[in-house]
Amino acid sequence: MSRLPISKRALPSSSSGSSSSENGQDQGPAQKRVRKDPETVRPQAAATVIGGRRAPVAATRAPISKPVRSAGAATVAVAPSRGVLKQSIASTARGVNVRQTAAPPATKAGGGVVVKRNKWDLKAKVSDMEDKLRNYQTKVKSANQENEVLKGTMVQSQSKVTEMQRELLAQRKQISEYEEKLQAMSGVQAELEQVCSEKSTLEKELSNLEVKYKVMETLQNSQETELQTLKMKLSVQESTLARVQTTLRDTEEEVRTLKETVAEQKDELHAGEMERRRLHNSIQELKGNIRVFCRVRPTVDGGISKHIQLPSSDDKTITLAKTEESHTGKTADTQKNYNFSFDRVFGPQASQQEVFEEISLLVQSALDGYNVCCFAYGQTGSGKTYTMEGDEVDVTRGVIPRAVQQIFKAAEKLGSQGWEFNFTASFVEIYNETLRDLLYTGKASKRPEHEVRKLTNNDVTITNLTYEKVSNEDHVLGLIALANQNRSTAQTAQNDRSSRSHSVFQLDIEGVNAGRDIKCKSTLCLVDLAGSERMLKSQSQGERFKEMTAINGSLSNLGIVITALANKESYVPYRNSKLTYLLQGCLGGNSKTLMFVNIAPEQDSFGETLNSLRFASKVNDCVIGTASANRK
Ligand SMILES: Nc1ncnc2c1ncn2[C@@H]1O[C@H](COP(=O)(O)OP(=O)(O)OP(=O)(O)O)[C@@H](O)[C@H]1O
Repeated sequence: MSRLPISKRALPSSSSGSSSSENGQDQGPAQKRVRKDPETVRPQAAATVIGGRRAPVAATRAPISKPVRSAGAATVAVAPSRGVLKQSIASTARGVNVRQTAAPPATKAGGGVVVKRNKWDLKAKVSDMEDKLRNYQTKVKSANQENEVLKGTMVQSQSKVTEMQRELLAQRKQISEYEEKLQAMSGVQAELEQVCSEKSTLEKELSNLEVKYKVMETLQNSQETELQTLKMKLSVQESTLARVQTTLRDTEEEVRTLKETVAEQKDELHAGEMERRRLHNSIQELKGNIRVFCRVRPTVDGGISKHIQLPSSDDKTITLAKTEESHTGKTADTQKNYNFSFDRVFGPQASQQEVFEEISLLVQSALDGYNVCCFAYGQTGSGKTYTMEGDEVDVTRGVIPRAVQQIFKAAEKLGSQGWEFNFTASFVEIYNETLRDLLYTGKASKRPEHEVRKLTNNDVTITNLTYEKVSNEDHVLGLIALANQNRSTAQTAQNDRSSRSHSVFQLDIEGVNAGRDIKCKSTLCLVDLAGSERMLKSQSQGERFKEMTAINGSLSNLGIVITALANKESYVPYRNSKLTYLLQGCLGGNSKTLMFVNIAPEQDSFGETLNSLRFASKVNDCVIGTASANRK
């Protein structure tokens, strides 16, 4: 609402009649005409004093312009409000006849008609003023109403604004929530992408798995079929198993019975073994604990010996025949026979196997716990070494390798009866009453010296000698080969040394039957004696004489010892020679002795053959006391 300036110029009064009467002299003709229709023109705007204060006048949209001076009469036009103006115009049209001849009322810019009042027409002016006032009041009222309406509108607007602010806040809040959600959604989107990629991977995997699954399904089907087959088989097997279990129970029962039987049989077997040993020993005793076998070597040319006669009906006697020429020539040649009988006589055709069969019984005695001594006596070249060792070929193998073979085989058999054996081998040479280790493998310069020592249990041992534990036949054969090598080395340095030395192979046997708490201990002694030939003292000198004396001494002492044993003399001169001292354990009461007397069939060996047979016969006549097994 604009404030309109109030013009200080006097406004035409609405009561023009009274005014003109008071101010007639100033009133012009035109003004008089105007007075007749004071209602026609009413000022549109007037200064209004409200509450002693000049209130703004509602002068509608246009301010009250300066009074427009018309050509004929002064007209004050106040711009009325539209409604007022209309009313004014209407009222004018109804009852007031405004003279058109009068100067036309000044037109305000707003189109209102300004009526110029005469100065004297105060009444009209008052009336105008009152009109104005009413107008203003109406306007004020309407403005107030409008104001009230506007206030109401403003309150509504303010509440709307508040509402909208609230809404705005709520929306901002919502926006912030949406933003947060959006932010969260962006994270979710990344996750979603990852999930999508994982999904695609998983889909691929799934596809692979599906393929695999199909394969597995096929496999499963085939396996199910197989399973069915197997189940059927299983059921068949189960029934078979049930049958077998029944059979097993029966068999177990049978086994238990058999075990009892086996145990009984083992006892019986053991008893039988003990009985066998006893009987075996009885037989050996009946045969004599010292036995002499005579063996005749074949002639070198394969011919027949003229002076050695072996009766075909008998394998225990031998006759040595000597034809003595007549010294005078007048009498016929006389033949002298020397008859000898031994436990067994082997002719030149006897094989190594045949010879060993007789000895094998004694070898068995060695395993049974008896000391066994087997030696070969005879002149050089009579076949002692051949008999004891033989050749390497199987058929010609001698007593030692065969005895070793038999012992290991028998030990293995006895193992099934609970026996466990330990074997120790040694090989010693006696030359010129000196002991030499044939199993020595060290330097020749460092060869130790040896002495025969008697142990507390009457056993004999040799100091510094190699006692080798052996577990099989081959091991022993290897040692025999080593001994031969050692002997041949010595022989190269000294011709025919082997003929002039005794070689003694000893196998110590220790058996244990833990189950029956039995132990046995024995020694198998196999001796290849030096050549027994005697040389005339005149023919032997120096070293040869020394050798001869040593050989003769030891062989003579062997005879003496055997005789002393046979005669049960209180003193047996074992210590007179290294040989008898060494063989002490194997000779005498607790041993079985076998002597081979080897003879050469040649004519020129007749004397030595006779001597050998006489020596052997002397031994054969001895009865060595009853042997007892070394059992604990
Ligand atoms: N029974 C036999 N059958 C075949 N050949 C034999 C027999 N006895 C001995 N010989 C042979 O006679 C030879 C002499 O035998 P051997 O060497 O065994 O005699 P030795 O008495 O041991 O002699 P030395 O005392 O010199 O050792 C050897 O060639 C041997 O092969």
